[in-house]
Amino acid sequence: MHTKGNSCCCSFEDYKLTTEWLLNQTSHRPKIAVICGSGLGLLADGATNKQTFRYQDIPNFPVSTGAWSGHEGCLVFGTIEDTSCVFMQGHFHLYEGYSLCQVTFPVRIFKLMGVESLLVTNASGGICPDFKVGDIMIIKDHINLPGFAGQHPLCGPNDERFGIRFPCMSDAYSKDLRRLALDVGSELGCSDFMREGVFCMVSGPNFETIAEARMLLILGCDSVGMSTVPEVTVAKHCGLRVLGLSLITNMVSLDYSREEKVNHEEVLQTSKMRAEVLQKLVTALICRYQQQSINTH
Ligand SMILES: O=P(O)(O)O[C@H]1O[C@H](CO)[C@@H](O)[C@H]1O
Ligand SMILES: Nc1nc2[nH]cnc2c(=O)[nH]1
Repeated sequence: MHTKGNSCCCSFEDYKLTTEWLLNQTSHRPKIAVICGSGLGLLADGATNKQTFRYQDIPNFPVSTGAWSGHEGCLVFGTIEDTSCVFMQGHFHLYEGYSLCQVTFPVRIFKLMGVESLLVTNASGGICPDFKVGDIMIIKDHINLPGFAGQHPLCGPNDERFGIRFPCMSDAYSKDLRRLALDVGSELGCSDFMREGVFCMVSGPNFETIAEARMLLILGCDSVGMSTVPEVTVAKHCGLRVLGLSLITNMVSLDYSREEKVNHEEVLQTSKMRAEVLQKLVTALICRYQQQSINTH
């Protein structure tokens, strides 16, 4: 796998080879894929009958740059109730030096393996002044800032076997899955800290300047992070249903007089604090998804 300019140079055969390798190695046939955001690797803990593959052992899979901690850098297959799932413990970011083709590579593998829905989680900075650290924001929509500058995972020749040249993104996040997340959140007593909002992706790796944060607020962003949008774009392109949950790990400074400085340790600390709740939410969502067997996008 190699990359030319900002376009994908991964052939259909590359995707097929990885898919076939995985299908030969596991009897799991996942219907739901979960991307675990920073510090959220334990979302897979609710699954049973697990089978784990290290990214470096999977042909063509991007290999960790070492930016992750703990046991991340693994693809975990497992079952929640009767639903077969696959979890990505650790995901890839532009700021690590991966191309967008590499960042989104796993999503197309999931599609070819038969996955129907993608549940993506991340850590983000809160911009909406009503938000609090620890809130879980159901992503209603996104702003693809790197995409505006031509850093877009669908740039380059379009492979019609995955999707059309000009995909619609106005309904990238499934209304049904968003409603289900709200319902399940409320049943679990999470309503007080569950929100809905617009997520904005920036490339990172620096956190925002105050002027940038103020610009994002004016643009209508409720939270900002450095991942998710490429994966969701590629998922929508190939017809996967998407649910996005963004954990507000810190509040972004909008005020020059604010003394606190955001740092990655704070992000990981909040993820750790909320990981168990998120894991229960994700597990319950997957159980309910199966029961309701949602058929609409
Ligand atoms: O990996 P996710 O969950 O997106 O985490 C977010 O938090 C990290 C920065 O602290 C960045 O990786 C950013 O994208
Ligand atoms: N860009 C950005 N990404 C984050 N990920 C977690 N918190 C933040 C933040 O404040 N800004």
